[in-house]
Amino acid sequence: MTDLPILGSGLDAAPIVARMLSQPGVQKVPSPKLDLFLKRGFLDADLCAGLIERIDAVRRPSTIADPNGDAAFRTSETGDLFAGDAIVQRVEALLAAFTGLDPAHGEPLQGQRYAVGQEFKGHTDYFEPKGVDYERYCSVAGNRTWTVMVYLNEPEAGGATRFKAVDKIVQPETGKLVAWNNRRADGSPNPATLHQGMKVRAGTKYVITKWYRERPWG
Ligand SMILES: O=C(O)CCC(=O)C(=O)O
Ligand SMILES: [Fe+2]
Repeated sequence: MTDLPILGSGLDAAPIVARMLSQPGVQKVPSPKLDLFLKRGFLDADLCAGLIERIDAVRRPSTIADPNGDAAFRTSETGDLFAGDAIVQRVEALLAAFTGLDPAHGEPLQGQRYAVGQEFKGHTDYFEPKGVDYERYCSVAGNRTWTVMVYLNEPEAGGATRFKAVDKIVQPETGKLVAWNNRRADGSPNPATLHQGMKVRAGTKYVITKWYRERPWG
């Protein structure tokens, strides 16, 4: 699978969608409003455990763009993963092969960790073009296009990802991938991508997140 060619930046969604649908076990969530894909067992348990270890080594409080006055909006921790790490490179190669998305357009891979009671309330991953932080976050690479996320473990309770606009709740499962296009067919940001990381009720939740941009990252 790792020999598959890169297909582009994702601005043209069609080849990316076709690549994902060509992979075994991929499920498209049926909705006219949103291109949302699931693949169970995308990463094996060893890779997931290695990533968790690396996230724990560097985690810090998560941040948000366009703060909205709610200090409890995103209460998780974030770990920036070192691009030179062999495990991180392996995961990057698997993501590129699976999606066809050009790694040059990807932000560095991040991990997120949620302890009991932590959450990320309803949001979209794209930056509001009229928001105060747009220039700061998007002047070089442009807005976010695709999001790819992988659950690294299964908390004992809670921690699902909810897509309210399409009435879909994705349960965390070790190695399960979730991917979606943050844009509509006309290229505008898609509000139907609204999603939340629901509160963890028991145990700890870990995910990795990979965001892609309109232009190369750097
Ligand atoms: O943890 C989740 O389920 C969602 C995470 C998320 O939406 C994000 O990091 O942007
Ligand atoms: Fe998100």
